Amino acid sequence: MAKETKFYMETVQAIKQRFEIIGNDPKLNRAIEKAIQVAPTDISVMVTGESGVGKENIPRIIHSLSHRKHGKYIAVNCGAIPEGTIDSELFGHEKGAFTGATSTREGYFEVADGGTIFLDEVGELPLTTQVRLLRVLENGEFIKVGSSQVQKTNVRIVAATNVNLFNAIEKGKFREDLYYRLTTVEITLPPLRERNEDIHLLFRKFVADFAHKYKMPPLKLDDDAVQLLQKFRWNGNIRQLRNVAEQISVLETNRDITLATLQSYLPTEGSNLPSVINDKKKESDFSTERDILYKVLFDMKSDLNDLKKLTLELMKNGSSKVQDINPNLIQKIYGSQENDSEIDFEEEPRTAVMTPATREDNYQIQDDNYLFAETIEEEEILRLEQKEIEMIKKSLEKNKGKRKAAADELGISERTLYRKIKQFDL
Ligand SMILES: Nc1ncnc2c1ncn2[C@@H]1O[C@H](COP(=O)(O)OP(=O)(O)OP(=O)(O)O)[C@@H](O)[C@H]1O
Repeated sequence: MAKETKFYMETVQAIKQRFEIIGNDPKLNRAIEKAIQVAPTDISVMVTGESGVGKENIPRIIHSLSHRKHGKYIAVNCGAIPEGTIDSELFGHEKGAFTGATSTREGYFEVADGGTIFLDEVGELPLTTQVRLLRVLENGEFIKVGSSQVQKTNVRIVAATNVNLFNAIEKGKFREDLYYRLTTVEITLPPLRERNEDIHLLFRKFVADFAHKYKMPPLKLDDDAVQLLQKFRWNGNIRQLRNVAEQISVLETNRDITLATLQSYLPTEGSNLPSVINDKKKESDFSTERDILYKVLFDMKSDLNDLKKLTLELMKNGSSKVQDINPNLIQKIYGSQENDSEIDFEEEPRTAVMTPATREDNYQIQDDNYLFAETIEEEEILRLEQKEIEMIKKSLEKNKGKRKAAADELGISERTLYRKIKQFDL
């Protein structure tokens, strides 16, 4: 082995230990090696790879091996920040820039001066934000929202995406000049199914961690189960593998795991299993009555959230303003009310109000009623949440992990779906 290569390999192993990165796959090692090589420079890096492959490790490595290591490292999930606030989050705002801007606020680019910002899911940035970002990349300049004063910052940007940004460029959703600015070097992480040797290694590490965490003896897979583990497609990559490891660790009392047991924890439909092709349910996964019911519940929950948002704004801004700034939301919730084009927000809500009984009255009974009502509500919420998780998983599987298609099918925005994936760790 050439001296230089040996040096890099030793460093790669040390970095893996330091960042608790499991695996020995050559493509993984090459990705880490590239991160080590670019770290001392200020070269812009784009990390690519499917969701859940561990892209976040790369910017952490780059930052900690760079001259910026004593500066701030900020990881920003561009897909998880609402469009309306992203400019202010990234670049800050002046007092009074918009309703609710009660004081001047520093954005991440100001806070991270001298450090590194990791822009995860960079393809989700709105076009207006992309223009601001391009300016920072070109000359380190930015302007706070609501200000006219140009400020300077010295931040290294590492970006990541799990979608093909060329498609977004073609559709006019991502600026080509920004893409090239962000991608001097591309570091690609392989999907788990291409890291055959690493799958069992990772699984063993996760079950050992969970055994420790839940104070249980570790699980052991028999040979057939190991084979299935390695053949499975793992569309959700390491995140999915870890979830499965956790579920089995918690739920299986018999710690010797057979093929059948493992299989019962893996989705059987869709694209995860290469050998099982299910033709029967191709048309629609939401065709059974039960699924339609869940879909209705899911829609109801989404409407409820919209209503909550409207009510909050109503309290803050008064009725006329709410109607002006939320025409789409109002249309979505109330539909086209032809005879009733103006919705009277001042009207008393027609909801039943539970009046608390006086203490002299049947205090105990009333109190129990409240408790009962609260318990039911909590259970309902949990059950609904479980259904929501099921539906999201199902839709993602059906659409081969494509969030846009899954969001369309579920009738929610891609941004909401993204947040739910993070919230439920799917
Ligand atoms: N090599 C590894 N060894 C151990 N754990 C890992 C490894 N790579 C990733 N993980 C774990 O897998 C999970 C998913 O990783 P991460 O969030 O970095 O994925 P990602 O590629 O950024 O996904 P997304 O595109 O959805 O943001 C994390 O909990 C991370 O700690």
